Amino acid sequence: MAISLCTTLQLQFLTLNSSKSTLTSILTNPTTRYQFSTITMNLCTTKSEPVTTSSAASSSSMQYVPEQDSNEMERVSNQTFQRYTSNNTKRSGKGTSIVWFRNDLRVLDNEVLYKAWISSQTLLPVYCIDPRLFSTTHYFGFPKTGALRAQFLLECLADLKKNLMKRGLNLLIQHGKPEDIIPSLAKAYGAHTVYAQKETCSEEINVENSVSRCLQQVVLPSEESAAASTTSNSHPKLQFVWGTTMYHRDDLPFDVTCLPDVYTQFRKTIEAKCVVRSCIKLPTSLGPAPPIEDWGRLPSMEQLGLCSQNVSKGMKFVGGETAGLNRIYEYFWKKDLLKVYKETRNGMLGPDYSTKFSPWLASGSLSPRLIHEEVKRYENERQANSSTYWVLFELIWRDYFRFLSVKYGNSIFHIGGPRNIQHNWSQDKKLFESWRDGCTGYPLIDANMKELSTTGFMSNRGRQIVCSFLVRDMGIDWRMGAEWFETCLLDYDPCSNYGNWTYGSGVGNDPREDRYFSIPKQAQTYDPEGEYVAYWLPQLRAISKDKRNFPGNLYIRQIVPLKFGTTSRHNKEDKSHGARRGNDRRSNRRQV
Ligand SMILES: Cc1cc2nc3c(=O)[nH]c(=O)nc-3n(C[C@H](O)[C@H](O)[C@H](O)COP(=O)(O)OP(=O)(O)OC[C@H]3O[C@@H](n4cnc5c(N)ncnc54)[C@H](O)[C@@H]3O)c2cc1C
Ligand SMILES: Nc1ncnc2c1ncn2[C@@H]1O[C@H](COP(=O)(O)OP(=O)(O)OP(=O)(O)O)[C@@H](O)[C@H]1O
Repeated sequence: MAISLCTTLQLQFLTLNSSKSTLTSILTNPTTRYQFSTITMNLCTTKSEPVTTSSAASSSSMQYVPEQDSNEMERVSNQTFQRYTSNNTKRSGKGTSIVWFRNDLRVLDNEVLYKAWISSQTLLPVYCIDPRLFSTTHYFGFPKTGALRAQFLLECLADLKKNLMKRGLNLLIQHGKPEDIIPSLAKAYGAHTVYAQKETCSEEINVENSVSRCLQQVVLPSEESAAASTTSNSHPKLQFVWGTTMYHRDDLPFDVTCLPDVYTQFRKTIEAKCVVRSCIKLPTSLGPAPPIEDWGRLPSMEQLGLCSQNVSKGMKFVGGETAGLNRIYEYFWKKDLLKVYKETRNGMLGPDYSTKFSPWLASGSLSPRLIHEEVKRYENERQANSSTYWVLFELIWRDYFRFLSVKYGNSIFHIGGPRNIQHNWSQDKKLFESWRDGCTGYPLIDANMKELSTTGFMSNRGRQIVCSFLVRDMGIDWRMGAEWFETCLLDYDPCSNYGNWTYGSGVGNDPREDRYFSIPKQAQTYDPEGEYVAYWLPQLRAISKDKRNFPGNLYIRQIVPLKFGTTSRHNKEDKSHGARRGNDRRSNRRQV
């Protein structure tokens, strides 16, 4: 028996007291003045009795990722810390430096932390809870950070604090804008340098510029200036460190502004000409920290203006470096799944068809170089095959989108994308909301969208399918989809998110990529027994397996017809356009 459960999500949305055409013009022209109002929307999810099938993925109602208990998590993380720690490093600096933590919420292989430690005698680690992270998205006014990602972030911060304390430091948690907080801390503690990870998108760069400007107002006493070994200026320095990618930006064989526009060209060039750097190894003890009485507290969800959201179904990702390291251990070593990654990676149900590293990578709780080193260790100790390579292949996609954001700047967020493609997009609110809420009448779309709002995660396969459906079958402005993903995804990263959306919408930098995902074909290939859709839409479980993705009148009405083909699984066109597993992203066929 299925019980309907309505979770309410408070969304900032545009005032809808205007006619549809006014709304459309407001939305297309961000410079038009508009008012925000808070409306409450119901996202209807369905809570089922525990599902009883033989499939491990669907046999319990909620699965932790990683699944280890806290004792085992501690053991595994201590072991990994030992492996990536070195006590040979000598500290040579003077005075105090600050680590301004951003999307690098980890201790291991953190070059920012390393540089700050080595250049000082005392180190102050700080994280600023920036209210702008909890405002609204740029064009459509959705919450900038949804409740699930906010919860994940708080878990990351609690874990970072714990891991820093184990090493003789702590994490100062401050509420406010970095440009207000960092300079006043630099002044109060006489810090000669502030170290931070370099970001590449304009929102983050604007913050960097503001912090830099405000640090210029701080005058250091002469002692600290000497520690900074500066002769001319007596202001604290702001030192950025590159740290988000597997391949270091400085090692690219071309200037990033000349990045190849075709992924394969990029990948082949860097594979031939670059080497992934080894992880930075820090010593076990990083103290002392300055004497601070009140290290601050993590805010509650309510203080962030959000309602807590429990994950009752699907995957519950545990935030923090400890959990991220445990996921590597679980996926590579304990379950030995790395050797089959390439065959399973297009799955949709359960934790084990893919690595699930992305939420930790996006928050910086895991370093891609550490994953690289663990892949190499696995290849040495167990086996090397196309699957072990394929995880690195995917991480190169991640690097690629990061470097593209440097090359193309704000155009990755603009409607025409990097190529400035003109297209007549619709912003039909009813269609968009049916997609967002998982009520389109297409089980594969609805199941994926429900997974996203319930857990903050969706498989790569699902993301490509729902993106194609929104932009190609519904004709909706791709930025609405991208901003909704920005709200919901635990692994939200501006470069990967907007990069993939521009790709999927045909406005990306690679003109060869313009693909239509046929829903019947995708359902037949990736959910042939309807297990995935029946998990998220339990009312379909009563239907025979072959009809779950094609339920006809037994399910809600389809909100739009498909652009190509019918919903019949026996459709000829679908049969002739089979998707290749594994490397189909490289193909430029129009239908998959
Ligand atoms: C429309 C759309 C939006 C997306 N938005 C994001 C996003 O905001 N953040 C994000 O991290 N990924 C995004 N992706 C990429 C991809 O879907 C996720 O990285 C992947 O599903 C995460 O699951 P995993 O860690 O199990 O991946 P795996 O299959 O195990 O891959 C390993 C790692 O490779 C990287 N990777 C894999 N595929 C891609 C890709 N297409 N682009 C960039 N990196 C990739 C990720 O870091 C991932 O953790 C998006 C894809 C699409 C189609
Ligand atoms: N980290 C980020 N996450 C989401 N969106 C971002 C991020 N950084 C930048 N953006 C987007 O970048 C865009 C900047 O838009 P804005 O109108 O301020 O500048 P612009 O006029 O596009 O700048 P320019 O004309 O110089 O390219 C917005 O769409 C904003 O949402």
